[in-house]
Amino acid sequence: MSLAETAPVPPAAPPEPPRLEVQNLTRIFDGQVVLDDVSFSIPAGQVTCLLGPSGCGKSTTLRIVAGVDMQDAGKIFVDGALVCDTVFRVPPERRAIGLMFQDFALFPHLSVAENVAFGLTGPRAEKRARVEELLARVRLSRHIDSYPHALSGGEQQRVALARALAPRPRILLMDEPFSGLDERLRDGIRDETLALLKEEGTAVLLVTHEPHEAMRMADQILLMRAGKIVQRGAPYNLYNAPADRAAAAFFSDINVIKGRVKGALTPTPFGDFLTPGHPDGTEIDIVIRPQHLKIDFDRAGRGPNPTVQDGTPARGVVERARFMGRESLVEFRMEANGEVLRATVPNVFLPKPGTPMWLMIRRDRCFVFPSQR
Ligand SMILES: Nc1ncnc2c1ncn2[C@@H]1O[C@H](COP(=O)(O)OP(=O)(O)OP(=O)(O)O)[C@@H](O)[C@H]1O
Repeated sequence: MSLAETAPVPPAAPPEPPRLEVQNLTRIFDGQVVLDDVSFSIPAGQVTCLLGPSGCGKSTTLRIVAGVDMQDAGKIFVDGALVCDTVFRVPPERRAIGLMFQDFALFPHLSVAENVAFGLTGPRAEKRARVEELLARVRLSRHIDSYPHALSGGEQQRVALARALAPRPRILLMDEPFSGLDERLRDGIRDETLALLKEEGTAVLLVTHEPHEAMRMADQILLMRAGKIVQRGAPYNLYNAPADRAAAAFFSDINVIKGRVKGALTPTPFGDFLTPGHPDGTEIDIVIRPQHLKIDFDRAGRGPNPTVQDGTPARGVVERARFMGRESLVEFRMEANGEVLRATVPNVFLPKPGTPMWLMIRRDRCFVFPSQR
């Protein structure tokens, strides 16, 4: 008998519970349901963005997790341990949760070092070492004795981040943490912040209404609408497989080509689309982003040949063309139905209004949904 056959197999380590788990959270204000059965979890070291329009319930979710508001139903666990349901409640200061808000909320009468040390306990030397480590990490060592009013917005943001991370929270909650910053600084600060969050291994729940921010920061996006999570997943998946027309429109400009199902097909100016599973007469929205329209020239009334990838070309007339910096945006009025479609083209492409051109849509980049009114 070989050794391999007799050696005991070590028991598999039990799976680590998520850092944060939210189960079936519901919140009702004045008889109105503002959070409706919201569930999600965040593993250590991952950033989850709650993304959605104003009033959809993002901040309410954050406040309940922080412990400053209470749910009407649902449970919250940190590292597998219950921190609150509708009867039991660990107070906010004992949840090992850090907070960072839009206005940074630095204490104006405390120095940078005192701000960062604010939530720290333990021996003085240890506290000082942690403050120095974090300030070095956010490149603010030379401001250790400055006061917040002497710092720029970006520097204040970095102090706030250092302060929130100083006590090594299990979870960091961030509510629109970049919205107070100059637009030109934001991407750089987002990247620096993300690098530090990853180094610290904190689980992060970040609230934002900006899709660009969520795409840049998130491992997981929770797309919210009217108190519900309508879609969840990695940024790539949400962008490339939106759950519905509104989800597609949240991430970028879209074109909508309308049609009506007839025998499992939906005829459009760009040829027939396969739309099985919808009864005859169902109104269909074919959604396509402006960068996935192709443009070709008109040759005495003729356009390019149809292809499998791009379907049938349809003719339109240029209404307007604008240079946008990295790309040009061209608006066409389609001959077949008078609808306007927008196409983006890299670099400078500014055809004159009234020019007839042919459009094709990349079939593999179309999303087909039943019409939303
Ligand atoms: N304390 C409260 N009392 C009554 N209604 C509230 C309260 N807090 C929030 N609401 C309502 O709950 C809904 C969700 O609010 P919430 O602040 O969570 O939205 P949000 O998605 O964070 O929006 P924003 O991006 O504008 O901050 C809104 O309709 C809001 O008016």
